Amino acid sequence: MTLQNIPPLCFITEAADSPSMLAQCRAAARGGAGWIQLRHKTLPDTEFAALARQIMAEIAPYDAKLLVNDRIDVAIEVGAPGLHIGQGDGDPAEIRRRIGSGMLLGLSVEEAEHIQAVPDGVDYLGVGPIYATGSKPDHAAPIGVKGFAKIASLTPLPCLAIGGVTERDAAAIKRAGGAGLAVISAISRAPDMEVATRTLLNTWREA
Ligand SMILES: Cc1ncc(COP(=O)(O)OP(=O)(O)O)c(N)n1
Ligand SMILES: Cc1nc(C(=O)O)sc1CCOP(=O)(O)O
Ligand SMILES: [Mg+2]
Repeated sequence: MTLQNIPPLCFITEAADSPSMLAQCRAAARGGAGWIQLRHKTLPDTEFAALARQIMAEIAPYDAKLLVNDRIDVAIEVGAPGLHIGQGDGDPAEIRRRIGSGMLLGLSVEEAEHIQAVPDGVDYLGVGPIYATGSKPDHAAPIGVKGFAKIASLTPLPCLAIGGVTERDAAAIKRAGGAGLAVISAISRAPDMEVATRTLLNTWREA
């Protein structure tokens, strides 16, 4: 995976039973999301790892890749293509050493000051929240599209916009130098998750 071909849409699971996380991932992959991030804060590691393996098998035919959220050891154990960590999830340089060179590593950036501390070995940034969102109750202060543009201008790394983002934001985020969008509810809460994914992707491509 090179920086040039990081897909523009990352779907992140909503920790819900209905639709199940597996069904969410299947629909997002069918709709064309290139990255599917498995995020669940309380599932025991063994269950999380089993689900991660199941999702990897389900989404492989659609050419989608799994990112593991937070759990470094599980990402290594299941051989995930990628791992996403935040500001509070450990030292990214140390984590890069642990996961080796083959796994894509994403890091959250919430403010411009964080950019100075992004070490070599980070492949992309998740930048936000753009807006306040109920999907992450402990989110940082919203930065808006303007804050996103400022951060994107400070780094050569691809920046995915996250936090309350919908298809309405695609054009503005692209103009602001964004490489793509990362969403939960715009897909997980849609009446048809596959159609919502396809619409988001097409809107991004046409923006
Ligand atoms: C693509 C992407 N960007 C940002 C985040 C947020 O990560 P983090 O700050 O570690 O918060 P949690 O998701 O762990 O609650 C993300 N997951 N994905
Ligand atoms: C997981 C996550 N991280 C954020 C950040 O700002 O770092 S916002 C967020 C939740 C994104 O969900 P939705 O698309 O439903 O707003
Ligand atoms: Mg995290």
